Amino acid sequence: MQSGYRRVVVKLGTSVLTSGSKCLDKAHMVELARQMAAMMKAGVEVVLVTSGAIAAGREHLNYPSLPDTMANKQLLAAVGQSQLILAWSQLFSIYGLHVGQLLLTRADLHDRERYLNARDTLNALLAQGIVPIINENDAVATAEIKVGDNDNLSARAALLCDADLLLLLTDQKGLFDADPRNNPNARLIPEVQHIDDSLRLLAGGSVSGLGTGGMATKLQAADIARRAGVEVVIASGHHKDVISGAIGGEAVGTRFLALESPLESRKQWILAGPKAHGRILLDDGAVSAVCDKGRSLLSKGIIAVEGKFERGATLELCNSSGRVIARGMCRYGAEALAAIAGKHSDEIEAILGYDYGDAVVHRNDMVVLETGAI
Ligand SMILES: Nc1ncnc2c1ncn2[C@@H]1O[C@H](COP(=O)(O)OP(=O)(O)O)[C@@H](O)[C@H]1O
Ligand SMILES: N[C@@H](CCC(=O)OP(=O)(O)O)C(=O)O
Repeated sequence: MQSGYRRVVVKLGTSVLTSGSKCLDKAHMVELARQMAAMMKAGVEVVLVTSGAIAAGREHLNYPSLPDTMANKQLLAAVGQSQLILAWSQLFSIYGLHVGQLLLTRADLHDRERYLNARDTLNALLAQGIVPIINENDAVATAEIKVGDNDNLSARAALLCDADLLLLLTDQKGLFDADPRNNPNARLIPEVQHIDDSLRLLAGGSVSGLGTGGMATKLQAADIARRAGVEVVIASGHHKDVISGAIGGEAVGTRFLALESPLESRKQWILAGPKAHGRILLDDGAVSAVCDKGRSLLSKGIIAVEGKFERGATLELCNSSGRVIARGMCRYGAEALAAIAGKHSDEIEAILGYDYGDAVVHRNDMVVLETGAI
């Protein structure tokens, strides 16, 4: 196998694990475990992000008719996760491999110390040749602390463990120019160099009722990963030898090229770790200063402040039409920011009675997502 990849995150969607049915397809899971074990034998480190807990819970409890509440989903995940990890543990043991389970929520990624802790655990498992298996901790994660879908979770896992390839396996051959389920003429897009709004429009949600997020969340995941220098491939989990093919650089599915100058580690965390607690709308001058001139954000360029947040919170910075153009940590809380919005930096102290500096969001605390974003 020809591969420049050292460390790969493989994400398996519910659609792959169930092969479109209502139960785990163990015969296919063993084939996927075989492929991952072969890669590990060839010297590539593999981290598995697996969905399927809720599906496995339903199967194990013999498809109970439960009201569709959050508590019942958590019940299914609690039952199903143990079945899922048991299945993976048995399947990898066929190839002489141990597995280690990490159940994460956004809170684990939000807090920088917990983030680094999770990273240490991942590295320790990989150093011992143990397969780290990650899923969201659905049994305890409420909407507030959830990443929400395993595509986004796998991108964060790829950043966490400094992977060089993220392989998103699903029930389609890759990203098409329309959802192939509704459009028989849809064509596969073999390579993506830039992710922009026109591409986002092509990527729809999940219509099968099995997966969460569809192609839309896969595109979000691809965007996060490639900004951190991670290549991404979206491909079919049922394509023959798909894992070795993608790792070997073969043209399977849709390949997203990584950005040439990836973000440094702290900025990767700003991008993917904390949940945004608010939004600020910027005027055109501020958008151009932030996006094109590499400047910090000053209070003068703020048109509006949305949300309740404390000083130090991560915010979405939007242009005047509401499109997110950057993410950054704000040096002022929501109330203070609303009071100084549109005002000159010299006036901050007189208005607030204190001054944390001219830069409301400092350049070093900001990740710019677009250039020419007015
Ligand atoms: N442009 C597109 N190209 C391919 N698939 C798409 C597109 N837009 C929406 N989809 C849908 O995304 C689905 C895959 O996502 P999802 O159901 O969440 O699966 P998984 O469980 O693998 O995450 C496909 O079955 C397809 O219907
Ligand atoms: N954490 C959930 C899966 C969430 C999810 O994103 O599912 P999918 O879109 O099938 O990858 C579970 O284990 O059932």
